[in-house]
Amino acid sequence: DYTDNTGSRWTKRIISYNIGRYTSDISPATVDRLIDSALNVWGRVSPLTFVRSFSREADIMVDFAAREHGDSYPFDGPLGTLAHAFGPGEGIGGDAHFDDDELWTAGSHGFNLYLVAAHEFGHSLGLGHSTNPESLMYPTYKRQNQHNLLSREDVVKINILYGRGSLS
Ligand SMILES: CC(C)C[C@H](CC(=O)NO)C(=O)N[C@H]1Cc2cn(c3ccccc23)CCCCCCNC1=O
Ligand SMILES: [Zn+2]
Repeated sequence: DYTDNTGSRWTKRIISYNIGRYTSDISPATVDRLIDSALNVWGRVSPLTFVRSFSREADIMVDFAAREHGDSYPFDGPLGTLAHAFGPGEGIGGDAHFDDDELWTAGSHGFNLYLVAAHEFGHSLGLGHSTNPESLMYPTYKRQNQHNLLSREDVVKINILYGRGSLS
């Protein structure tokens, strides 16, 4: 789920991100790598570039948290909702939260952080959910190959918001 700041988009091409609280399931270095890779799923098909910032004022704040965690959308414990993100905007806009009551993984045991983060960052950039099960923005988790996550629909939608990238 996500708050649908309908029609919102970033009005800049360089988007900053920061990682606040980590999960204990995966090493911080691996979390950093997976988050960077998940952002670049979108960076490759748009003019956007993502830069790591160590400020709390970064556009996209990434946090792992459980249950009540300071926004109006408390997580629900193991399973259920895995993560949520907010559409572009100041403050909590763009932020992505991952439920730390889930088992997060870089592989296939548990929920794959790269796949979930790529979905959440779609919201952080202004995309809503898709009814097409092939789309990365489909609202239920599906283990899929880590190459070529984006459906044609996902690429069209991000290009409507930001124009095309070197690979789209
Ligand atoms: C797309 C994903 C990365 C993020 C979405 C949330 C989202 O859209 N974030 O932006 C998510 O977590 N979807 C649930 C949807 C869901 C599936 N079930 C549920 C049972 C209860 C509550 C929710 C669910 C059935 C049981 C499986 C539960 C574990 C997997 N959960 C899901 O797939
Ligand atoms: Zn979603």
